[in-house]
Amino acid sequence: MSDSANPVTVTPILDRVRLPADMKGLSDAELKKLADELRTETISAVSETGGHLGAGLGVVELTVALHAVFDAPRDKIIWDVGHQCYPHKILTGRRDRIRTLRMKDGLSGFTKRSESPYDAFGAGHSSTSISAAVGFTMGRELGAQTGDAIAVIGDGAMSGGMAFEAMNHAGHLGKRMFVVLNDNEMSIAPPVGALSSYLTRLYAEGPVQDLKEVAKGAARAFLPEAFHEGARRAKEMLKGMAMGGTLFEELGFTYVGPVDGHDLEQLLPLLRMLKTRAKGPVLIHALTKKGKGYAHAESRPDGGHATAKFDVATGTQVKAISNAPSYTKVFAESLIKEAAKDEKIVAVTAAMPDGTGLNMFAQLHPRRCFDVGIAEQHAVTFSAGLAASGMKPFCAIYSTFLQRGYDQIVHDVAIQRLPVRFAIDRAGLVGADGATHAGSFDVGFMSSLPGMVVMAAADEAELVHMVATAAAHDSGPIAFRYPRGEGMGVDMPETGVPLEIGKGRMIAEGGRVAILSYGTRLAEVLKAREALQARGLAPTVADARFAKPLDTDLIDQLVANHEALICIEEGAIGGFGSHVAQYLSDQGVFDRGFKFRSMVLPDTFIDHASADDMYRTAGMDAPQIEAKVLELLGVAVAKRA
Ligand SMILES: Cc1ncc(C[n+]2csc(CCOP(=O)(O)OP(=O)(O)O)c2C)c(N)n1
Ligand SMILES: CC(=O)[C@@H](O)[C@H](O)COP(=O)(O)O
Ligand SMILES: [Mg+2]
Repeated sequence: MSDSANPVTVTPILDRVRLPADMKGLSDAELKKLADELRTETISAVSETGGHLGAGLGVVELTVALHAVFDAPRDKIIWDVGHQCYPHKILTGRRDRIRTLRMKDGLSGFTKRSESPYDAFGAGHSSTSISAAVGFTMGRELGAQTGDAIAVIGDGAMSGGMAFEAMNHAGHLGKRMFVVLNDNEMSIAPPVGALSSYLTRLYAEGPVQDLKEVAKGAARAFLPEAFHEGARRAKEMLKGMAMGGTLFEELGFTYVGPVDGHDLEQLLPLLRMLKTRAKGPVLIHALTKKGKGYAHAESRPDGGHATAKFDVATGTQVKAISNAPSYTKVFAESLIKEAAKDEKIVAVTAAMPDGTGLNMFAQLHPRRCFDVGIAEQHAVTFSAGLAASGMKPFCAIYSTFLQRGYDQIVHDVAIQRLPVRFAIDRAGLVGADGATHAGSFDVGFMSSLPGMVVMAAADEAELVHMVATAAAHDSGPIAFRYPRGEGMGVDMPETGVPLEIGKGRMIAEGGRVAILSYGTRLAEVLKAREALQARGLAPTVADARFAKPLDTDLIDQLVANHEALICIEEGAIGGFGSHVAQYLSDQGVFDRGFKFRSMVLPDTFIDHASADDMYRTAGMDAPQIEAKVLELLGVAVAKRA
């Protein structure tokens, strides 16, 4: 018995749970307490690391329920996008490292197979979880020693076409698997609308069949007027289901819900029952709230989707101050100026209005801005259709997410030579989001396409001119890339002036070596030049501006006047430097022993860290650029510490 002199200390349940197996003996009441402790720990951890907060808070109860009822890692719990996986990581042996989230050598901010056997499938890009779950399911059917596959997918991710491809296939196969639709009425963009929850209480106690019958015969459920087309389509489909609907059932799923995704008294019996009784594919529609349980997240329009480090008590974020505008802001403001001059300019985003800056454009031109949902393939071909109709579409998609729409770029844009303008944000290494979000390949995959004009801004002033160049370019597709984060603080032009297509620019004359930079590595190149200048070895520096068409006059000039040429770009092999090498080899330049180096990202996926750290790892910071020049000059280079 406790007394005031000897208060009984109650050990938090979370301290007794290192792995899901430790949850099996807990009572439902203890599981509820565990969920509360897990939420507190998630908030505390993210306050120290920054990262994705709202999504994880929205699935605390779901995470506890899934790990209490199913048997990971034999059962495969697959988190779509993976940004909501922090509670999952805490419960699967990584609580001790959760405060290294998204830091160099720390935990990934997404699920990652190499990090834990409990991370059944890697993520970062949206809408992949159901496909992976079907894969695991059929592996099991063919003898793999795995149990159930449970895909946890958000309502935003459900607007991705892959999700429907996967459900179509799953229903056809008819094998037992689970999809938990985590419906918090949010993508990243705030939606408009309200969701009835009266169905939730009605269904909670009934067995699945009754749930289904009630779903069939029950009255209607409001579903949110989603902010974007894709989610609206997914919501319409759900509405059909709640009305005793057809689409999920036509796809071969048993639809269960909506259930309260925060109520363990509903979730636990429901999941236990489904685990016991489900025969084929089952979709559980769970209603949750993004940012649940933390007022400073819940109250934000985006539900606290992403955050810097913050003070838990006040929710105040600790943000780095920069006097230079972000590239995203410069793009958006430049596009707004161009759109004011030309009403044919329209803008397209795939569920990233804030991330691309098109939220600013939409405020001024709501009818000329389209958010298609997490549907990059559709975004590209939709843009192609707009271009074919005579509009001037700016399709603004992060480099990494544009990978999702590559066949559409080739087949629907390039072959038809339609004047779609691709604004490729987050080009190059992006830092804490790591390898899944790196914009490493767009130079390669865009510049290999006939007729595609491919540009990279060296700084924010150049970006202004490239937006103007793209606006003026109507004879075919054109792309321009720029990195995540703030600009260099250079003087900004009043207005953008279209660049001459295929023309680069000299930056500084120098000695025996020339460096032809493409994109924002130019800043590091100039730092290296400064260090070399002190030794009387300053190289010539030029900014290529275009990877396609190449400025062959500039390249010829650099080759003629130097004994060596270095190309550098924030991208993988196969991009700008490869095109220059191809040109030089075709011209026979190498036949006479001319020295050439192309500095590109190494042939590996670089783990998350700060972008600067990642470029250091990639061998592309100023000291390593300096070393490359010295190597070509035959000057002994002191090994880096
Ligand atoms: C292919 C792709 N496009 C865009 C994104 C950017 N993105 C990350 S999370 C997110 C919204 C996801 O919404 P939802 O699935 O509902 O999850 P929630 O954050 O609401 O839990 C988006 C658009 C992505 N990760 N992958
Ligand atoms: C989870 C996800 O894919 C997005 O939230 C992404 O992390 C956004 O990246 P930025 O922070 O560069 O906008
Ligand atoms: Mg959502």
